[in-house]
Amino acid sequence: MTGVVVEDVTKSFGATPVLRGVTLTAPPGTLTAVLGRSGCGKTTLLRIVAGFDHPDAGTVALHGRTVAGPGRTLPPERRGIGYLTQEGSLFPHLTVAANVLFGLPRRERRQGGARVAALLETVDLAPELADRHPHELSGGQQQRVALARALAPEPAVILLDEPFSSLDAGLRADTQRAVAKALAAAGATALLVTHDRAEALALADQVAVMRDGVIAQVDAPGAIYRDPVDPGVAALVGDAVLLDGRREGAGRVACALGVLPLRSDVPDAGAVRVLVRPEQLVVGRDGPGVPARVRTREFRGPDLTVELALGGGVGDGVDGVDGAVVVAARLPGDADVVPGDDVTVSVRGAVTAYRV
Ligand SMILES: Nc1ncnc2c1ncn2[C@@H]1O[C@H](COP(=O)(O)OP(=O)(O)OP(=O)(O)O)[C@@H](O)[C@H]1O
Repeated sequence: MTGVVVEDVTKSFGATPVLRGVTLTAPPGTLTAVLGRSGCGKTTLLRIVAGFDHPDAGTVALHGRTVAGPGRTLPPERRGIGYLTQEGSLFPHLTVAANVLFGLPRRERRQGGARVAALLETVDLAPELADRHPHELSGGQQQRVALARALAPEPAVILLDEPFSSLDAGLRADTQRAVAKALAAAGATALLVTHDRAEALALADQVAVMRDGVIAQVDAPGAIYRDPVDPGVAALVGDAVLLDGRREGAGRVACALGVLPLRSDVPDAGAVRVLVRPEQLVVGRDGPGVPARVRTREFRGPDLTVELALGGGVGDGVDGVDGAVVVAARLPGDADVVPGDDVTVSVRGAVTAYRV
């Protein structure tokens, strides 16, 4: 098997287990985002793939070659990897060109001018930046230089540890696009560690959700958003409305939002947890669905988020919150609703239920 293959890797620091049996395959030439909350073990996994840390058990293979496993450890410099950190870690005293040149194998450095120019173009940096020093660049430009340097030796595998997290929102989107394009052009197998779900969903070919030192689910971005394996993964990959419910006949579930169709049926036994995405909620004045009262409104430009108190207490003169189930809905930015409005809420499309 080519690509990056991690099998049953465990790692503890002292008595604290950090990786509890991580298994993950990143197909060749694709970008896999490892998404998880802070402290779940993402960086540790990346460092083990790179060879900066060693697994207690399990194996790592890069393009068919075992680089870590029982009785076998290949040092980082012989693994054919590039590593890009949050800070990029450029040499401050070297120009952009010299920084990138440093990434080339020693024997190619003397004749490296054309290659440096090509690498800068790959990461979407203007040629005139070649003579600047890192402090004369924006954070996003610095990250692109660092990526150009990491790509210089043409690594088969590139490891990216939160490379965009220190960039402000405007720079981040541009830099993400440039990096994704450069990685695709390089054809490297990439592992991107991030806690930013929007970044993971936008950039990756597959998203691996990591939780408590294990991979909870690996899937294409659309699939993992639509069909998360459990409510925890659902909430990690997107905003989630999670409600208590029970099955109500074949393929249907009853909850505070009414009786709703299921994407796939659940066994007819006991309570379930119902997942609805905020964009599935349709808010009207006298439409179908259940009554609700608008509790809060948060304007975000193209859209806005409202908190709705469902059912109980609505219309009885109190503020509709006590004892009511509260859900968040996403509406178009020009939606004409304000706190205190009485509305109706229905659900567009089918929902997912999990047995509890
Ligand atoms: N060298 C080390 N010695 C002891 N504990 C460590 C070491 N490296 C990491 N840890 C611990 O292992 C856990 C996982 O750390 P890791 O950096 O892998 O998480 P992460 O998911 O990358 O988090 P973040 O997004 O905050 O970087 C943390 O509790 C951390 O404190």
